[in-house]
Amino acid sequence: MTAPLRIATRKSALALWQAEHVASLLRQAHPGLVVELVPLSTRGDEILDRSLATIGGKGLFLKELEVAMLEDRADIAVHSLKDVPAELEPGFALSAVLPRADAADAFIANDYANLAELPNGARVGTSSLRRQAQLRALRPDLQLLDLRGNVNTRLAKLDDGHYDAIILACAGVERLGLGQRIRTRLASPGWLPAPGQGAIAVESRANDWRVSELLSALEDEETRIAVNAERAMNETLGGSCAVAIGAWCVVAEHGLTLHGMVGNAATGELLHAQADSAGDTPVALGQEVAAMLLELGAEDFLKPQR
Ligand SMILES: NCc1[nH]cc(CCC(=O)O)c1CC(=O)O
Repeated sequence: MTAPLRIATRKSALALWQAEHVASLLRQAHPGLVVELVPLSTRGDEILDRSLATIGGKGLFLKELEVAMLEDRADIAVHSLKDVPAELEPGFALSAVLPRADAADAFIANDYANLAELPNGARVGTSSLRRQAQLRALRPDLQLLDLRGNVNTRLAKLDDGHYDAIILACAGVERLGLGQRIRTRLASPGWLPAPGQGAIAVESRANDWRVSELLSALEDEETRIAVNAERAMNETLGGSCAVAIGAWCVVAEHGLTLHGMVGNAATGELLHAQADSAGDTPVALGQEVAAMLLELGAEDFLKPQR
């Protein structure tokens, strides 16, 4: 009998859904394999009173899960790819990237159907600098307010009247069965998501061949290609949650198209660039679009914005 496969996961409803999803795909792909969840608290979940951007959000949600893998209390960890820093800790690998869900952001409100309907000076909740910059660009009059916590907490704060509208990722809202709350999709290329948004990644110990082999059944090549381009752009720009960066890669038969954006959350200035792969690798395409953005003056927006 083979050993059970243990999945380290955060305890939020979305994290648990994603871990269960991976567990069920693994059971389907490998009949007889026993798969268990190991729910853990991470620093990122405990620090809810300060903005992630100010406490150095990088990898905050990963550390405890990685320690569990190092101490052999778990074999894999399931993450939202957009929360995974450009560079993993040594000894770990992203052994599978699953087929991407809707990568768009969602406009969510109880009384307004879309951004244009919001009255002058309306209160919109989002702590993401990327979302703030794009909101300011479209609607300089809006009052942008911090909003942290997991998806259910954020929706509850909207319903309690703290905000007129909030912005969330469609993927997270839909996974929790709350898709009916989405009033408008904020769709690319006019509005760009975070690099990797909507994709689930599975991390494991880089030298654990048994586990890598089991995970290979979950891999989606097209999603991996797209997120490699988006993440290469982000990495080249030194992106983190302290700057406003959006990326969206379209994979078509003739090649890839990568859309990139760097913005200023305070002023709503946005720089956009896009390029086709024309045979380049996804990483080279990401670097090319990053270089185009730097050429347009992105440097000024890449100092931490708070
Ligand atoms: N930053 C938290 C986070 N990480 C991943 C998702 C949504 C799921 C996804 O993008 O795959 C969310 C919530 C949100 O941004 O609304």
